[in-house]
Amino acid sequence: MAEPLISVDDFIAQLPRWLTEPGWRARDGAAQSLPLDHLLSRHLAQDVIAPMAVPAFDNSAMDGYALAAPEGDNAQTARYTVTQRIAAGQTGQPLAPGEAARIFTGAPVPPGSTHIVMQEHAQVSDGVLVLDERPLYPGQHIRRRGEDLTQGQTVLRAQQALQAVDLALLASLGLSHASVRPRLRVALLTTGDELTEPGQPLAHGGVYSSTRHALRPLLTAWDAELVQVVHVRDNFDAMRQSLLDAAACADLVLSTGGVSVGGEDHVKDALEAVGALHSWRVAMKPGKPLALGRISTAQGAVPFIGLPGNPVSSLVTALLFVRPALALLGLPAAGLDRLAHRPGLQLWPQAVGGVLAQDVQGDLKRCEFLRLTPDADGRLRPLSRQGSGVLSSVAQASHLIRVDAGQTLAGSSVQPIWSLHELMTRPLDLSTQIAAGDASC
Ligand SMILES: Nc1nc2c(c(=O)[nH]1)N[C@H]1C(S)=C(S)[C@@H](COP(=O)(O)OP(=O)(O)OC[C@H]3O[C@@H](n4cnc5c(N)ncnc54)[C@H](O)[C@@H]3O)O[C@H]1N2
Ligand code: MOO
Repeated sequence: MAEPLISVDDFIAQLPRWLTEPGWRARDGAAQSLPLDHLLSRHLAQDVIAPMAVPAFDNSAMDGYALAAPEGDNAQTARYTVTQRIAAGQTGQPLAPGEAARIFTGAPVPPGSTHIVMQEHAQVSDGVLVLDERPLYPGQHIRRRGEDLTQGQTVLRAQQALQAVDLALLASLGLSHASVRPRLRVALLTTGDELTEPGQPLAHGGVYSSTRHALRPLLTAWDAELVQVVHVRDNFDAMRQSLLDAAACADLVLSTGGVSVGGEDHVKDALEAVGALHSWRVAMKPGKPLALGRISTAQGAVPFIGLPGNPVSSLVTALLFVRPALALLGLPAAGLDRLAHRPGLQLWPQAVGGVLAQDVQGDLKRCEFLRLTPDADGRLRPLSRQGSGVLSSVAQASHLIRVDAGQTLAGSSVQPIWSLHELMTRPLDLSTQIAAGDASC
């Protein structure tokens, strides 16, 4: 008789405690200061506070003329004499009422300026500005000091993973470096005597080893480093020794395959021999034989996640569970301890709303995670082949949807969906939840 299945919600709710059970070995390593070009996907070790205002000075949003409208006069009909020319990077002289400056986009607005007029809406005749009849509004086309960022504001939060635009934001503040936490070290064990490396001839019954080539870039995108990849023979002793070796050099050990019930599936037994197995049957499709446990070492316990062998199952379970596991394990130990016991901690990905093109029916027994693709009108439909060996269904999909056991989601309804691009390119961001609960994490 098979052991009972645990629900996906129970599995993810238990994840923080399983990963950090008493005696676990927290990752070590100090925060490091890295230059901008090495910061993508890295997690900030501390808040970034703006050292200056951006923009640093009032400046012109247009090529044109800065006016100093005389008080009480109609700004549009007043007479202006052009007295100076200010290019970006230059500093002009104060304008007296009735004066104007030729000015270019980004140039500092001279003191006394009340309006900027686009050059398309003005002409200069004998040094005097002739404006067209367009009404003027005070402060038009003037970009104010600090309208983007004010000095002293928190711009980026500790434990936030840096995206491309964040690097530009840091640069806009004149910051060439930021302090980030160390990368988590991950070891990956692949199993399956049938697996063959790409580039090698394929014997009958052989299968090309594919999953790890997706896992490496995924781990990098999630701010982890794959420090060891080992292919392990389908043999209990080999698996047992490989688990110990992996735990010696990694903060998290992953494996693919060998977690089901077949006679050649040794991962669970080997794990129990060197540590503990907390769970290995989850009521989800794909991904039912998903194992979670620990490997005991003299320095403490190292968390272990055994991904099912079918490539779609490996990748979907990695997106849903390895991603949050890395987000948690990367936190400083004290903060993680507090977060792990916080009720309501949200580890599912952030959903957006998507309109379904048709009714979507789930599996009767397991919670299903279906791959969706958009129709020409932007409505989403499940790809027709959802088998856990159909890797192309992940490559072709834009979104993932959760359908609970026995549930039918109506066509045309708006449903929460997850962007595969987001899942694959960004770490799970816990910074907001950390900031909401405890600023010192
Ligand atoms: N009697 C039962 N059989 C199976 C059950 C079950 O409940 N009872 N569960 C099925 C489900 S669901 C899954 S998922 C698979 C997962 O089993 P394993 O994790 O033990 O995976 P393997 O048997 O080692 O491999 C499955 C499949 O995937 C291929 N594979 C494995 N690794 C890779 C890789 N790195 N790259 C590409 N392909 C890989 C492997 O060749 C197999 O074809 O078990 C079902 N069976
Ligand atoms: O869980 Mo398996 O991943 O359904 O094929």
